[in-house]
Amino acid sequence: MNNALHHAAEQFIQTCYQELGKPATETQARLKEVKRHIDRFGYYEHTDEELAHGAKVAWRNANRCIGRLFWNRLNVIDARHLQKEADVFQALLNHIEIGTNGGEIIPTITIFQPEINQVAPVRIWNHQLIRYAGYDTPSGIVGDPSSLTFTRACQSLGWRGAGTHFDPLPLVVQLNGQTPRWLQIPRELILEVPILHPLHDLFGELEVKWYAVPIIADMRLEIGGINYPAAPFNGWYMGTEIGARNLADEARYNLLPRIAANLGLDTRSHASLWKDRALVELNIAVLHSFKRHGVTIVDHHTAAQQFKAFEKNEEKAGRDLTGDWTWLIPPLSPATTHIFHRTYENAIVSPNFFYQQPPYL
Ligand code: HEM
Ligand SMILES: N/C(=N/c1cccc(CO[C@@H]2CCNC2)c1)c1cccs1
Repeated sequence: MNNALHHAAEQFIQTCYQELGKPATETQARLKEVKRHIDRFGYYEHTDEELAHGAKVAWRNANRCIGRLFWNRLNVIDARHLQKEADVFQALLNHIEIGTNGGEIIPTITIFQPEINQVAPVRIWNHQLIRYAGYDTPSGIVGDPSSLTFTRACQSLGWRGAGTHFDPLPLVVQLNGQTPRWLQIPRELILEVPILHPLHDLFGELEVKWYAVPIIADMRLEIGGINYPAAPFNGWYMGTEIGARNLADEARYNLLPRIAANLGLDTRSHASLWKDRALVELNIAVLHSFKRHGVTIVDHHTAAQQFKAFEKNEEKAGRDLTGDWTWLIPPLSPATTHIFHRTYENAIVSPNFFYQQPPYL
């Protein structure tokens, strides 16, 4: 165990200090200190600088992320010293406020204390800090079907939702494997965007909206062999995530048939491409609505161009680019982007973000 940690730590410190332009004497001194600490305690602590750079590099190494051009501008909040539930909740509310920034979204990560000897001191049960509940009712599913299991977990902890299609779920935090606690996010902290098409009525009497800021809360951040099981991070949305998946998938909000009907499309034959027409109009509505409400969003063409710039920067920096083509191509018109027409090596490089077992399953 310690040998693997020694090696991972050494790799990280070498790369980190070289990228930060530190003199070899400082790197050697730090390596010695880290080795000694691991030998004595079985782990080591990152400096503020190592933590911040490590988090940025984890983003840079996220193979499935099309938004990596801005990796070096990540806002890193160090919350490793927080021990009490109330402080952890406060830090999460603080993250929502800082990341939202009134709509001018600031990519931010809040890093809570690391796992020590396989014990996770802080676990966040949410997939995203802000997400809508899903309910199984006699007349079908209400809300987001993706949230069914987590919503049930929240209800078993005593939470009750209003029962609408768009009920923000509570924050659920678990300290040192104890009973998890939940907290409803104050409504004024949740920025939402009503989705409307600039020209057509797509939804009839159904009022459709989506939350402004995606904040992934259930991935593990690994830096130099140290694991951070609670490190929520946000960026801004790419429009297709909302328009081509969250509101479009049959297993999500499944709005394409309703849109096609409202547009008077012929849904009797696939060949009318009614699904494709409904999809394009829905994605136009998403981009238009976010822009109209001054909330940062990127269309998939611009995002692909930004990713191309990222590819060039990595080439210039002499780093091998890694990526997961299957996720990098957008779900709408993928072949209209350069990404579709080239390949990427899907090698896993550390620091990085990883899936972890949901604590409530
Ligand atoms: C700044 C704007 C950003 C945009 C537009 C963006 C866009 C995306 C998109 C579209 C995906 C695929 C998601 C899906 O298909 O469900 C993705 C994946 C991912 N992004 Fe980014 N991203 C951004 C910022 C960030 C930041 C700040 C981080 C972390 C610090 C990050 C880490 C990741 C990771 C780890 C994945 C893979 C998630 C998984 O495997 O489930 N991204 N990103
Ligand atoms: N735009 C984004 N999109 C995502 C980034 C990472 C993950 C996800 C959601 O992934 C889910 C799990 C598998 N597909 C949906 C969405 C960001 C979220 C946080 C920072 S940027």
